[in-house]
Parts: sequence; C-alpha cells; structure tokens
Amino acid sequence: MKQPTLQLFNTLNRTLSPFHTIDPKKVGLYACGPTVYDYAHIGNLRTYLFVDILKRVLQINGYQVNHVMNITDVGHLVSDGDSGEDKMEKGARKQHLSAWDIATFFEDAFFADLERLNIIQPSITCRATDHIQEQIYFIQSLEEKGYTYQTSDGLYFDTEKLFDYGKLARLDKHGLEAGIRVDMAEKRHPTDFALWKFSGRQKRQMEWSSPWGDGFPGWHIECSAMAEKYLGEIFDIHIGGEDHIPVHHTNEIAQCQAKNGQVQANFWMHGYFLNLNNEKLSKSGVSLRLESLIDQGYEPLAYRYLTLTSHYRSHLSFTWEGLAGAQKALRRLRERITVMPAGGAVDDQLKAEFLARINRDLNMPQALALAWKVIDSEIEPANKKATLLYFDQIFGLDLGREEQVTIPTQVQHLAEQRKRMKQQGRYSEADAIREQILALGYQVNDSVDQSCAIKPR
Ligand SMILES: Nc1ncnc2c1ncn2[C@@H]1O[C@H](COP(=O)(O)OP(=O)(O)OP(=O)(O)O)[C@@H](O)[C@H]1O
Ligand SMILES: [Zn+2]
Repeated sequence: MKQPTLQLFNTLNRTLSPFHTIDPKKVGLYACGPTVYDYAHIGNLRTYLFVDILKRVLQINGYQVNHVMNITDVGHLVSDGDSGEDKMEKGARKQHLSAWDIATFFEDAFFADLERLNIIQPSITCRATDHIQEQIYFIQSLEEKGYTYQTSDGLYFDTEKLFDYGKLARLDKHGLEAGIRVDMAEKRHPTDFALWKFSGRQKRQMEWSSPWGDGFPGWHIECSAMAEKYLGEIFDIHIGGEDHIPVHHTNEIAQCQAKNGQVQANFWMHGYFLNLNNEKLSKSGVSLRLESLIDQGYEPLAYRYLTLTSHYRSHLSFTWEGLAGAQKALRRLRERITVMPAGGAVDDQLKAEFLARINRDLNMPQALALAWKVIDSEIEPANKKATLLYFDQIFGLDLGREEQVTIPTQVQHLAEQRKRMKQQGRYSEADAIREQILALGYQVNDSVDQSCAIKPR
C-alpha cells in the first residue's frame, strides 16, 4: 500500500501528520517497557494495548515492524524527578525477596498478562541490567561533549546546555526554575537529571563499577542506549504513556540530541491514562490487576474490548459496569459471527471504510462501530463473517472463537407464542411477533425444528 495513507498524532508538533517512514517498508518502533517491581495494573496494560493496536495497524498497512521494548529492572527512582529510592530495591524489601528475584518474577507476570490480552510480543525485549556497558559508553560520550557534571551522589545531565530542552513537553524551563520550591540537593537546575547514581555508603543489591564510581544507571539513559543499539541513532516511532512526556521522554530526547545532534525518533506517541474514581491507576497507589477482573468472571479480552471503546488520546474511566457492557458486547459479537457460514469474501467497500477509520490516528471506537454496522448490514452472511474476521486482525478479540449461542428466555417465549398463533391460523399476529423477535436481534427459521429455529440475526 502506498504511503502516506496513515495519519498519526505526533506529540512533538502536536499535529495529526501523515506517517512517513525512514525505510519505505520497515518501521523502527521503540516502546518504553514496564518497571518490574510489582504486578502491572490494567492502566499499564492499557498503554501496551495501545502499542499493540499501533503495531497491528502498521502491519496491515504493509510495514514490517521492528518493535523493541525495554524492561526497566534498575534505576527508576520513586520520584521521576530523580530523588528517593530505586523502585526495585524498595519493591524487593516489600516482597522480602532480592531485587533480581522480583525483576524475574514480575517480568514473567507481565508477559503472562500480555499473552492473555492477545498482545503480540515485541521483536526484541531488552533489560536495563543486561546493557550496563552500553549505558556507560553513552554517558561517556555525553561527558566528552561537555553535557555532564558530578555531585556527591552522581553524575548529572546539565539541561541548561541545550537551548531547546523540554520542547516535547513545551516546558517553561525558566518559569520552572523561578517557581521551584523542592530541594534540588546539589543539582544546578531543577530539570537536570541523573545519568549515573553512586551507591553511597549503603551497599546496593544492584550495582556496577563505572569510570565515575560504583553505582547504577539513571532511568532515562537505559532507553536511549538500548534504542540506539537496536534501532540506530534515528528511527520512526517512540511510544509510551502520557506521563513520559514531561520527564522521561523529554530527558531521552535531551541525551540523544546532545550525543548525536538529532532527536532520535520522528514520531512520538502517547497513550492517555486509565483512571479509577478520577484517579490515575498506579502501582504504588490505586491499583487493579487483570487477575482481579478474571477473578470476577470476566475474560481478559473483555478488557481489551473496553479499551477499544475509547480513543487512545482520551482518558478512560474504568467502571465495572463498563467492563460488564464490554463483555456482553464481545460475546454478542462472537455469537452473531458463530452462526454465519464460512467461505465468504471480505467486502471491499467495508474494508476500505475500516482502513480509513483505523488509519485516522487509530480511531478504534469508530472501527468498532463499523463492526456493528457490518453485523446489521444487508451483505451476505458469509461475506459478513469474512469481513469481521478481517477486522479482527486489528481488534485481536478472537472473533472467530465459537460462542455458545444462548437465546434469551423472552425470545424463546415469543417464538413459542408465534408457533401457537400459526397453528391456530392467526397469521397476522404471528407475523407481528416475528417482527418483535427481529427487533430483539433474532430471527426464526420456519424450515427447521422449533428447538433450533431461533438464531441471532
Ligand atoms: N494509569 C495508567 N494508565 C495508562 N498507562 C499508564 C498508567 N500508569 C502508567 N502507565 C504507563 O504504563 C507504562 C509502564 O509504566 P511503569 O511500569 O514504568 O509504571 P510505573 O511508573 O512504575 O508505575 P505506576 O503505574 O505506579 O506509574 C508506561 O508507559 C506508563 O506511562
Ligand atoms: Zn523509556
């Protein structure tokens, strides 16, 4: 398919822009991965579902996607402003395990959640602790270029050295400095951030020697170093949750610009938060796991369906009623598809309409609405099925899974009533009931035995 039919919202210039790639057939995609100090919550998973949808949309547009995702298993401090404890060491204390053990445990749990949600695995997964040397080289290069300074607790990036620091977030750097009230310790500017932190007097579970002393890398440097290793100095898309805009991605850009003279990705995309009771879900605060939804009897894909009902650039409020609605809609969609015959062809016009919707900045709510329109359309049932299964390459909802069709008792009663009317020769009343059944989304087939004569329309 020829470019540029796909349009994506680029946070860098705040516009919906035609998507152009560096290589005509390939996309380099870097997604910031989880910090594995606890279970992922369904908010984190919303972001990975968004990445998955983007990847599927790129693939259906004919691109081969080289998808790299990191695992943050060291260096992410409790405060994004680079103060406080390392989340891994804190998590290890809480779980009474070593930092290495919790990293392995929660990484496995994370991938199990991805699988349950039909999220396609990244092409490359890379851990921060497996790339310490790459991070040290990156920092050395920044040091040689004069972007660093040392304090008693680490080596820092001097954000004042970059004239356009903070452009991704449109930060008012000087305004920030004037209004700053927090203790900056020995940092020269509030936005400066750690590249390497010293272990200090207390021995850490995770530490390495470096030209600056024993310690561990800062959080932002891991993504810059690993993205460069696997995707090169410049690639197509960098993606993460909206909280990455002001700090993590801003600092990643600063490091790469300082080292290589350019912003490392052409497109920056951000998924908005999932909230619960108007609060952002977070591992350390209000949390809710996929496991809890399963415990309540929901299938993981009902949650996937729920996330498709809102655009990725809108906040989504989680409610149990919303999830129940999503579960019901998903079952109903599968029931309707189950009874359609196989062997049809994808409808060209509906396919074009679908591509137009998903290619306009991944408009999944509109794409879902189209699926329901297909269900109610006049096209041949076999072609409906083929078209919906084509859509499912993007939805990832297992729409081809056979769903046991359960006819509501109300519909069964109406069908029995209609049968009696017909036996008594009261045909116009029987026809009126048939219409009533149709309005409820079912049809009666008179040519077969009454017990299997009702099916979803
Ligand atoms: N409520 C949320 N809704 C959607 N995405 C989220 C939410 N909270 C975090 N994310 C995203 O999830 C991804 C993984 O985040 P990470 O594992 O680093 O979480 P964290 O910052 O350690 O913990 P927390 O969930 O407490 O913020 C990131 O891209 C982040 O932006
Ligand atoms: Zn990152």
